[in-house]
Amino acid sequence: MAQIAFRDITKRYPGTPAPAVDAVSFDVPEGSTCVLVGTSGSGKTTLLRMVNRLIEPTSGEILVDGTNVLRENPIQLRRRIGYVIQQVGLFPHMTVAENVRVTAEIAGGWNKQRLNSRVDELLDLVGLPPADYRKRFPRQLSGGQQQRVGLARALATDPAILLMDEPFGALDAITRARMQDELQRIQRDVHKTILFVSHDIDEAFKLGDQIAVMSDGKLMQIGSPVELLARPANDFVSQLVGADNTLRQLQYLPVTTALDNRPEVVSSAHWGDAATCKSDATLLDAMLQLLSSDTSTLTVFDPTNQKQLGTITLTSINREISRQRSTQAPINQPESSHA
Ligand SMILES: Nc1ncnc2c1ncn2[C@@H]1O[C@H](COP(=O)(O)OP(=O)(O)OP(=O)(O)O)[C@@H](O)[C@H]1O
Repeated sequence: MAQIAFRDITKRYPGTPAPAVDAVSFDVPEGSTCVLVGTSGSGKTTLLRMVNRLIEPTSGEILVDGTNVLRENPIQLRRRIGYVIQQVGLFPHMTVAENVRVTAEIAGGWNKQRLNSRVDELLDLVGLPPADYRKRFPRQLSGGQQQRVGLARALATDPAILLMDEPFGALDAITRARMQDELQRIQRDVHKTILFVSHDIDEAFKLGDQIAVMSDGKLMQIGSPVELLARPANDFVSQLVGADNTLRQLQYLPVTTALDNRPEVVSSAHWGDAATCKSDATLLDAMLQLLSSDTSTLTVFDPTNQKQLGTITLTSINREISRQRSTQAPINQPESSHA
């Protein structure tokens, strides 16, 4: 496990008027996923590639578990940091197993038999049954399958950190959603610290514990999806994350934002009869439950202590969505936004 900390990190490419990354500071807690989003050219890839020193910073520090990466040997550093990009870059003349194995070998310390079983474990982990896939060549795989091999390869040295630069950007929407699900499943097992660049806000919302919004090299805001939706720092963030997007609000805001705080309405003595909803449900979960049942009110309860928190209705959901909209600043069109 590892934590990544950016401290006033700046990158100025020679001959360019403005820094590509401008005094950026934030932390990625260990075992969490942070997704970098922003307009094209806002410095996301530059920031990511400074972590494994494919790009050297002009000033500032990047700390991995408290150690400045500039003090580390770049080759050793890259063994501890997995790197997945859109162009998977598999060796075309090597089989799937050989492609994964070359990286596993770098980690060292394993005999041939252990290496083979390690390759099989990794292929299983990324959803490619080894019996079917280990002998195939990259040209015999779909784009999504190649991306899975890329992920297996990045995990082969068991790095604490994964850097992922638009890894699913070239995949069709269905394969992309499937790969996101797979990454979530894998992350539940392996708990890597992941820094992920994406152009896709839905992907960022799905995968990110935190989302970092960049514009012109600067960090505009970092926060959880709900924080960005409910309290965007400025118009740019608001527009980029779609803070006025009703479906997204329903999908991510918790039911507790729209409670009618009247625990007396349903006394706990009648809990057995009342339709209930857990406090970690989203507004969308509650709305679907209300629409598909013949009740007009759900009692929201905290599953950890079984305490009743209040009630939720279609009216209270509607009121919260309207309130969110009215508290957001009017949205200006940033010039280069394409997200
Ligand atoms: N090697 C380089 N030399 C000079 N300028 C560069 C170099 N690499 C990137 N830049 C500039 O730095 C800025 C940030 O680029 P970067 O690739 O980090 O942005 P990005 O947010 O990842 O963009 P995209 O989303 O389009 O991939 C851009 O203005 C880009 O033109």
